Amino acid sequence: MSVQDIESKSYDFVIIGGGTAGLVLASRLTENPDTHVLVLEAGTSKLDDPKINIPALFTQLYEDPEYDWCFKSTPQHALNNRIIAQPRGKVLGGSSAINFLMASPATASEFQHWEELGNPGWNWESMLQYYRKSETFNPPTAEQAALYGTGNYDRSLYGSDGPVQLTMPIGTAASDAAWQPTLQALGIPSDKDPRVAGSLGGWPMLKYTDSTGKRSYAASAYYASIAGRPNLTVLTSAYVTKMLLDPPEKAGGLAKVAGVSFILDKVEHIVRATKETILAGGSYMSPKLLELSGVGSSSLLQKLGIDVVVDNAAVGENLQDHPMVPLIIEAQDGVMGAESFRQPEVLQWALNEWMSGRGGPLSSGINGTSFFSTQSIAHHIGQSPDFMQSIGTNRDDEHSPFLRKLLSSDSEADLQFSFAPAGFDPYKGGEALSRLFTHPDPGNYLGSVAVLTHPFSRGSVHVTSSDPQISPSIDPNYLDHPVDFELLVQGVLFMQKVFETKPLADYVRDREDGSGKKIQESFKIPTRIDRGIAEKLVREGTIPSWHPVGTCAMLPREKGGVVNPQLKVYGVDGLRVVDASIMPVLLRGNIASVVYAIGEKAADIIKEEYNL
Ligand SMILES: Cc1cc2nc3c(=O)[nH]c(=O)nc-3n(C[C@H](O)[C@H](O)[C@H](O)COP(=O)(O)OP(=O)(O)OC[C@H]3O[C@@H](n4cnc5c(N)ncnc54)[C@H](O)[C@@H]3O)c2cc1C
Repeated sequence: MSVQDIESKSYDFVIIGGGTAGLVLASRLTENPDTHVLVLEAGTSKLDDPKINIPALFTQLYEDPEYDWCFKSTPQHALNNRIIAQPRGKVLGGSSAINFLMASPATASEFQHWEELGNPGWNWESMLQYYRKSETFNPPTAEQAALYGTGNYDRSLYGSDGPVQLTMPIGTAASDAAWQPTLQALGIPSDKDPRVAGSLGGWPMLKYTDSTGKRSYAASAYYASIAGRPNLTVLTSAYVTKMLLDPPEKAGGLAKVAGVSFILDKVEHIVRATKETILAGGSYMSPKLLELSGVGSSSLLQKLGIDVVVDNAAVGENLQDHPMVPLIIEAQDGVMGAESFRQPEVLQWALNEWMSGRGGPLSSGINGTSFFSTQSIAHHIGQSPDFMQSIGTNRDDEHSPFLRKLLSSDSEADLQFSFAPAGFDPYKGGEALSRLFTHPDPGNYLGSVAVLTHPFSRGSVHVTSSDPQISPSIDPNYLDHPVDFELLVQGVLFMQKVFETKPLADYVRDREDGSGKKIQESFKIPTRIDRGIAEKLVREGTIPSWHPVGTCAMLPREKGGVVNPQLKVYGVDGLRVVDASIMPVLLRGNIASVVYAIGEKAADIIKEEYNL
């Protein structure tokens, strides 16, 4: 179909962004053959691309404009003014096509909090139903269970016939079986499923792969099998520049979407939705497109010469991400971590394993294997009155009671740790993510990251020009709040303790024999970490998990909301936002599953409203 045909045709729904949430919606809304949907996606379709499909090749996707929007943050004051790479997927499937494939979950109590913030229906019971609808949990094989244990995953909490595949990693490193007993030796139980409220412990990390080790993402899971539906049109390489909004005075009450403008092959086109336009551009581009269309802070828009249609200063605010600090340690010979695959013969063997459908080490990300653990660390350090007093000094709004509750509880996680037989170089990975995974020294490494699950700090993303081609200004404001900084310092000290505990300690190269020097040189730290060094490492080595949320928050308007619980944009008729940006408060874990569930729930909300 030509773009002229598309322009002249009528669509019930126009979805801006064929990413993680956008494709869920496209798939579910077109289940009704009478519903016509157009998806406008700036990237291209790469369903057969091995760099996307073979999980361990994901490191080649960053800083390449074929796959990545290649955004950068502003200098981050609490991270020694470092500028941090902000990759976002620019292909059909969006960021689910370029993410790290890890699927550690959020818990029931966190979703409950969304409802308490003024969002009826956004609770655990409802989200669990949509998690299950979106996913298939592939139970561990005997080989996987022997390596990691079964992790007490409770099958009743997971889907069995949804499009997105969840599979345990397939490990090869000699140290793989050591994670679970090491955590147990530290008194960390794993007797509950990680989705259960208050679950602390250690579990083998589920991955977004099918049972043959192929990446499972929005395009392969939700789009590939329905691409031929006559009522679905997906236009790739279509760069949306703004929504055309009729102002309230013209539209009679609320502003109204009159069309969507996009550029294809350097020519501008306009399409119209008869029912609704749905913005699914992700946490950076959805607020950007709202602002370019005149929905945002009037003072910012006026400064940039953009006509104000709806004055809402909350657009682009409330940005949250999961900051994390990596720690690596040199492993004994023969551990066979990710660095082994730099040897051509090892890589060839691993490629053969993958091509033959046996999975193998390339099928679980460069990490090969991984394990995660959630901890309540603040409970212990909360004994210091100074520290407790600092909590809430600059966060006295609707969210802080919940966050404070988490910090004072010993049954909710404030930190999450991921472990893998791989080296990282956070000093380079901050500037360019592709360099995070290329530790300069050959060798074998064991790596861990401490991830802050519920940051207090809030940042923002805003347009700096009325020109749609200019990237937004992204200021995540990482570790602005002292609690965030303190928790990560404690996380570094805890990771060191894990590496010193048996049986994992048996795989760590003796640090007294001089070979640990390599780490000392590249990380500019002595091999023994005290509090001062941990603080330095947090400032110099913290990177995000690339989980930005919250910039079009689902909250009551007077509490900083951009969308209501039906995900409709305040002040505009016929416009919703459906993507990660609507999350009011960040949850623990890796958030792609939450985005799939948001897409599923939004599809049902829309179907019900229009009786589809
Ligand atoms: C490097 C990285 C690692 C991650 N690791 C993990 C992980 O291991 N596990 C996990 O669960 N999550 C992970 N995530 C996060 C997760 O993948 C995202 O939160 C989720 O995919 C976001 O979904 P979304 O629908 O909000 O946005 P996206 O999936 O990013 O979709 C937005 C879509 O809109 C398109 N778009 C934007 N602007 C325009 C425009 N103007 N015109 C047309 N199209 C436009 C984009 O090209 C994109 O396709 C990671 C993310 C990144 C970037």
